[in-house]
Amino acid sequence: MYLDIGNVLDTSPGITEQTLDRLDERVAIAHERIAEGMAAEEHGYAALNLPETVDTDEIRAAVEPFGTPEAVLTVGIGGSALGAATISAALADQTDVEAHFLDNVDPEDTAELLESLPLDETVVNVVSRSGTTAETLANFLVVREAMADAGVDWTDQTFVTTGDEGNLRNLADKHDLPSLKVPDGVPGRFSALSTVGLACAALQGLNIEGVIEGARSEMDKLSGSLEASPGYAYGAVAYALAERGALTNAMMPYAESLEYFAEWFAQLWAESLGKEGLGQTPARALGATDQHSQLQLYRAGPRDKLVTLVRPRQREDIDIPETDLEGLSYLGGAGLGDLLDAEFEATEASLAAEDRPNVRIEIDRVDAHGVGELLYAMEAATVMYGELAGVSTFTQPAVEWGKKAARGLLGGGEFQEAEAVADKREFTIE
Ligand SMILES: O=P(O)(O)OC[C@H]1O[C@H](O)[C@H](O)[C@@H](O)[C@@H]1O
Repeated sequence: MYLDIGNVLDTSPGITEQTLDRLDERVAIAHERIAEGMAAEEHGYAALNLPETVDTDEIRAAVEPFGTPEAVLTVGIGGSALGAATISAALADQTDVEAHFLDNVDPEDTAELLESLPLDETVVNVVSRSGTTAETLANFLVVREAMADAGVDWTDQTFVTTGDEGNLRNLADKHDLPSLKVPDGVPGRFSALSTVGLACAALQGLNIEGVIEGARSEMDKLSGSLEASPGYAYGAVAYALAERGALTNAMMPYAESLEYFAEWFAQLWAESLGKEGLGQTPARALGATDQHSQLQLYRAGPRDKLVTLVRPRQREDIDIPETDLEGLSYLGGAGLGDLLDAEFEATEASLAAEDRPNVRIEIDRVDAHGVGELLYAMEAATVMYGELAGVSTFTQPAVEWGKKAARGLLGGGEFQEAEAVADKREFTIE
């Protein structure tokens, strides 16, 4: 992965080269702490070991009984869906096996999806680290019934990834379902490079080994200097900018196949760093589409943003046909990819011309290696940011609060959080 931070130097907000030197000293200290955590396989830090600890042969063997299905339906939410979705979307051009995701409990959407799927040719990939998440288990119960209604034996077509305990583990044991274990010490949002994120890709026959090789290449760059590690450098620079008022980070890939990557990043960044009044709000954008909607704000709105532009250096192109239409002849002879690249550089320059901080992230191609690099580097960035900010990167108490309140409301136990729902203040206008 290549990182270019030239456009955060002396912007507004921005950092100077002297700041970067001071930051480098702090990165060295933070790296020592991270390396210690990795060596001791501490909760959270253990995720950065995944390129070494994940067993791709084990994942391949576990999904082998399913052969080549027509489709894979992943049922999960948050970290149990977004990593898999990112990898599948990035590599979609390399498989005929469709990937679908049920990561919400919208009844209309679920009904539509289930009607459209060839259920007798679909593998259901149920993923929950805790094995207790209400949305995931409710969706699975609905899918299971739809399969039974379609005359399909769901136990033949269900694959489970979960922890050692919990409802989902009990279900897998009871029906002797093929399953994988979520590795210890790896929080959901950091699990893309584990069984959690890779099972779906393996069911699709995708190159999971390549993803891990890409991640490995970024792991090898972790060191005590931000100048050697794109992941650390990105985290450190984003942190320094947030300290100076860049409280939003607009993640803007210039590739449709990386749209899910921005979504995955949003969870990673928000849930890990949004603590104790600190954090940086991730915004999701897509180039070039959002140049025509959000860019106005990024260039001329409040000076409270970092824009992160992501692109592959090479991509398959489609020629734009020559035309004699007046004013459009300049397009002929170029490719759609050339146009997208020109838009990328124009956006970068337009932000820089207004002294708006922006960072360029590039990978060679959107392929297994490239997506592995991106996933790992952003995880390393998140951990580095968390160390510098002094927050507990690997917890999510605010999310747990809402989970308990919802469970309480549904009669799933006594939770004092649910009582707070009755305290809602109303000021209704119709
Ligand atoms: O994998 P699960 O245990 O089902 O959890 C799914 C998601 O649940 C919660 O919302 C957590 O805050 C997320 O970090 C997690 O990814």
